[in-house]
Amino acid sequence: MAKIVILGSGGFGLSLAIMAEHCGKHDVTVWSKFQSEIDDIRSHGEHVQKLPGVPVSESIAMTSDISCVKGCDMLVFGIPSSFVRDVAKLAAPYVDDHMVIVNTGKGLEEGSLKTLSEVIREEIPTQKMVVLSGPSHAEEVARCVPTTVVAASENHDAAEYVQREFGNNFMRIYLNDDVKGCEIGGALKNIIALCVGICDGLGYGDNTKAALMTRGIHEIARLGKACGADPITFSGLTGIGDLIVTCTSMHSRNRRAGILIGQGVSPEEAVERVGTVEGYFCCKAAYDLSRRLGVEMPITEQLNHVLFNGGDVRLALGALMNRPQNYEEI
Ligand SMILES: NC(=O)C1=CN([C@@H]2O[C@H](COP(=O)(O)OP(=O)(O)OC[C@H]3O[C@@H](n4cnc5c(N)ncnc54)[C@H](O)[C@@H]3O)[C@@H](O)[C@H]2O)C=CC1
Ligand SMILES: O=C(CO)COP(=O)(O)O
Repeated sequence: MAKIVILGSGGFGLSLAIMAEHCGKHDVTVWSKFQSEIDDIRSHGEHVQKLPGVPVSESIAMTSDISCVKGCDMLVFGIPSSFVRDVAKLAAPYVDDHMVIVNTGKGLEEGSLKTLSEVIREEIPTQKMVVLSGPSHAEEVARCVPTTVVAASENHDAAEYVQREFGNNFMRIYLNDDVKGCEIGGALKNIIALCVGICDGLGYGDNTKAALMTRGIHEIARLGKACGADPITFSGLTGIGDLIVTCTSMHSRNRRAGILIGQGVSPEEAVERVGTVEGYFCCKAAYDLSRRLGVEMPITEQLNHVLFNGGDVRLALGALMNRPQNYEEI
């Protein structure tokens, strides 16, 4: 039996807790910064806003006391990117060397432009960092819909530990040692999902979406390569796999926010209405990173213009369509 602490009682943190509980072999505790969120979950028996209709068993312990981290075997971050550093700081005093630390958040830190596992490692120096990522909507993980993800780590034993302890009939976990590639793929696919949503909102068709997805993964891979990732990683579950699930599903908050923007709602209001829209924050960070590294990312550049400079969505698409015609770079 592993003692697992999950930081974050939002959709993904809870879905992992429910799934770990189904394995029947773990002692699972979920931490939230907000006691009111825990009280709501307990009084309704479910998280009404994030995972309606999915029961949260009383056997999953819930607390707002961060000292719950002490003595666990596996510490899982299920925290939106903007708050990861603060939560890592809170948890750090209770972490010891034997713990495996897992990041499931998808984003880049604004300003530093670091991946989230890099942010966590700055606050919690560890040799046992694992990134768990891939096509895995919380709404389906929590309902035991068969799902495949990747445990990525430079530490093979730590990745294998996560594979063994979290893997079950519904969750198949592959290993990968390209941590950078897996994290960049997971973070940047949200940018493309926002763009696909915008096309849906504008009433454009499947051709446009296929174009965005295909050219989108290429520009993500280009940035990843410049950061030292293996370009082949972007053909895998954390790259094209997660891009597909996010761009094609109405579970995706990035896609749903994009639809609102395409229908004429301002980006700020769309994010306000939908909730956690990681692509909104990641777009700015990815654009800054592309400029710092001199990597061409036309889709990200146009979305950045729409989100932060009041750019018009139709003109942004026009700018993409009217770029100089060229060979297909793959
Ligand atoms: N929902 C999904 O299907 C998946 C989400 N992820 C990633 O997991 C991360 C978390 O996403 P979700 O659980 O979906 O978010 P969510 O929107 O469902 O929940 C957000 C949670 O963050 C916590 N929170 C809010 N403000 C905070 C603060 N200042 N300090 C600490 N905690 C705070 C709250 O407990 C809140 O419930 C994101 O990076 C997301 O991209 C990854 C895979 C799938
Ligand atoms: O990352 C996800 C699925 O793998 C969830 O996507 P959204 O954050 O767009 O809901």
